[in-house]
Amino acid sequence: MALKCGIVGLPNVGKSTLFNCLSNAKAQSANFPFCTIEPNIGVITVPDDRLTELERLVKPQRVVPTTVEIVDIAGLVKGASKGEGLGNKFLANIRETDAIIHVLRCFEDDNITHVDGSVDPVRDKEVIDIELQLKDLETVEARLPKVEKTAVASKDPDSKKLYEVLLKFKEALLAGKSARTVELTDAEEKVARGLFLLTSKPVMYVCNVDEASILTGNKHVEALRKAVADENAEVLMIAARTEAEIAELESYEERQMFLEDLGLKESGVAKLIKSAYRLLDLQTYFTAGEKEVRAWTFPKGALAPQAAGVIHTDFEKGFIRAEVIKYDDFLKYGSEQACKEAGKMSVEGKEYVVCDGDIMHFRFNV
Ligand SMILES: Nc1ncnc2c1ncn2[C@@H]1O[C@H](COP(=O)(O)OP(=O)(O)OP(=O)(O)O)[C@@H](O)[C@H]1O
Ligand SMILES: [Mg+2]
Repeated sequence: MALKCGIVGLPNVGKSTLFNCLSNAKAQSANFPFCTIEPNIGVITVPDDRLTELERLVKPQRVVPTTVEIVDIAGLVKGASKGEGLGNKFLANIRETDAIIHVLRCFEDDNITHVDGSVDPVRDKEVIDIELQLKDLETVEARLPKVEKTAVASKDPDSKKLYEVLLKFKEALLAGKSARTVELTDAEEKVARGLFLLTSKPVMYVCNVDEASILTGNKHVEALRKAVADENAEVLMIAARTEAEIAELESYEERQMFLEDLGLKESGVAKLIKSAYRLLDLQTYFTAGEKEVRAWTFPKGALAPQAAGVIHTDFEKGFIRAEVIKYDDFLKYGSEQACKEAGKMSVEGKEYVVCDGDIMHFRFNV
């Protein structure tokens, strides 16, 4: 289950710089618009303090964190939906992602070109939103006539549902709203997913600020927060250039010291990855053996067999039962054996809803 987050925004706002903070792969970043053309792809590990604790207790041969894929996409400009800039290709890159990290320039720097001549993240956000909405409108309008026909002619309930969903999206998009603002029932949600609309992907906003604003924020961040207040989306603040410098440092201690000097406990990047995880409704369970302590990503609410399937499809198909220890119990008693003796290991069946932090052991046959 490789999850993909796409970094999206206007040209020259710091997308590649952010990407470089996130991944160790170096993307070309420079002070000119359209520096990035081919998307840069990086696999980043999800920081999780619980893994460190489990490692301390179990002393395994290796530790494997879970990962998220990050794609640094080229800058979008006005007219992208009509092929302006490098339009359609970028939009195709966005379509392949599971979530969008929308980077907004919130730093003043006369030496860094802004494609629209001034720093204004609220305007910039609208430019991007409109392009994505126009593209979605095109998708919706292309589908409507055919779906309408089958919905009327065959009385097929599925195409009728799809038809209704398309109409709802069309109305919202024409009103300048993103598809994600449309309220859908679970059944409608299901058919909507098949449309792969750009503006239905979950989004978070990253305000790229200068080093001086890293703790306090600035007027640009405030303006943006106000503008997106009703979206219920996360707004993060990151000084991308500074963090990119931190990411260059070799040792963990050095990086930690640099952060502390700035007054930060945690890097913006670590915060960002955690938010991305939340945004995608993902949780983590662990397997903890002497060979390997490992974190696994599963969709929130998954039943035990589905969660087992993340490791291997055979685990799901041949699922018999799961032995579960709660993370806090593991920490308290110190080992699987001790948990067992204390009666803290439960045996669960196919209906068990896996919880974040569970330490799992699956029994299955093939
Ligand atoms: N917080 C910041 N403060 C000051 N300068 C910054 C900041 N973040 C990035 N920059 C600078 O802005 C310039 C553009 O950054 P970057 O190449 O990351 O933009 P981009 O969004 O990837 O652009 P493109 O769309 O052209 O690929 C670089 O010179 C970078 O060093
Ligand atoms: Mg770039």
